[in-house]
Amino acid sequence: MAKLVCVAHYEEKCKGIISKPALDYYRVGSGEEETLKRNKEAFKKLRIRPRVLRNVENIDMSVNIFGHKLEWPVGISPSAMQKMAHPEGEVASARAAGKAGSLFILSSASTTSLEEVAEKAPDTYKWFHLYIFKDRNITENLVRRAEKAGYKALVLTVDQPVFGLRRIETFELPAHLNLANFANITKDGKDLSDTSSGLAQYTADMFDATMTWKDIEWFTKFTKLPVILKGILTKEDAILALNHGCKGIIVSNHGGRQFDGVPSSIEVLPEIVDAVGKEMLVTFDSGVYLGVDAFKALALGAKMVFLGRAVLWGLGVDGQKGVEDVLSIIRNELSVSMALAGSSKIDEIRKDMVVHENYFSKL
Ligand SMILES: Cc1cc2nc3c(=O)[nH]c(=O)nc-3n(C[C@H](O)[C@H](O)[C@H](O)COP(=O)(O)O)c2cc1C
Ligand SMILES: CCCCCCC(=O)C(=O)O
Repeated sequence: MAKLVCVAHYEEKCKGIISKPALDYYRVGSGEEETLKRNKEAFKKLRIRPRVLRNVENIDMSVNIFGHKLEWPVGISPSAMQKMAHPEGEVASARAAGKAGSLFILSSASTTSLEEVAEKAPDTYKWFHLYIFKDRNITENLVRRAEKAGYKALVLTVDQPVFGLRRIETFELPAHLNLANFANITKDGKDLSDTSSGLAQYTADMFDATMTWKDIEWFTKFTKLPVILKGILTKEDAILALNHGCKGIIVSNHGGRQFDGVPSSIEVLPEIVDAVGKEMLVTFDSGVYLGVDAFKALALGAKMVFLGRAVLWGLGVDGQKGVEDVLSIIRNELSVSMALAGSSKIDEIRKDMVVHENYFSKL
């Protein structure tokens, strides 16, 4: 393949570079992968109604998130175990996000510790993601470490009380890698950085499937950092998140990796924005592989849009440089989309610029 000019080219190239187990783990969706496919298809069903003659010579994509100015509203979702894609793993992705004036969310299931990422990517605006573990001491310890290391918000994933059913061979991290945030932490004699029991078993052993909204209340009171719930797909739960002290949500179906059969994230975004968009930060992920996808999500009310696999493909192809390239491609695509739609600022991307294909079915 000659020049790589879109995320799909990075995915294709990545297939020949990273190991098959890593590729399978990164790519897979749950079950029949209907939701995984739907995430992309639903974007294709949306049409843009562009406006012309609006002076789009200078495109300003900057946004303000919790008082922090970002150059543009596209960031990186938490993805586990990035050293399987490249030896520099999460540090490479975090540095690339910083260089691009963007936001990086570190997965607690990372192959680099949260302290090392903070130290090696000090200028990047970073949030930390985690789960509520059965043993609350583990959660509390991670929160305090993230606060101390300078992460600016906590992303609590709530769509994974159990691990989604994914049809891949048993997955194992290569022997030289581990879940670095849990190095030297043991529970009942078990090394928590060791995933050799398999991810589904690890989740069953560690994650608290009894969690309810009461635990969210506990969690939001336990930290001064803003809490963002990741994995919200209904307006009812968005309202509950707001009423339980959360400052934001990520409308997400986990990239189709958890519950096959749920809608695409973009289908549910409008009802959620209508319900809580004025009161809390509504952000979005799942299925974003093009700048025009980000444009559509912004038009439908998301304040930030996050990339999952797109970044992993860039990381696998060329480490930090590969992630920088992927971000730069999406940024350029978003900028051109804005110009062609007649919006020179983010708040000029309006809801009536995006309609479902059925809008035109009267023809
Ligand atoms: C390899 C991989 C690992 C992931 N690890 C996590 C994780 O640790 N925590 C989490 O909340 N979501 C995780 N996700 C989900 C992403 O944060 C994100 O929701 C999803 O990838 C978005 O969909 P997309 O890949 O189509 O952009 C992971 C996704 C992938 C592909
Ligand atoms: C080792 C703990 C589980 C990591 C889960 C990562 C994830 O969310 C995924 O989709 O895979």
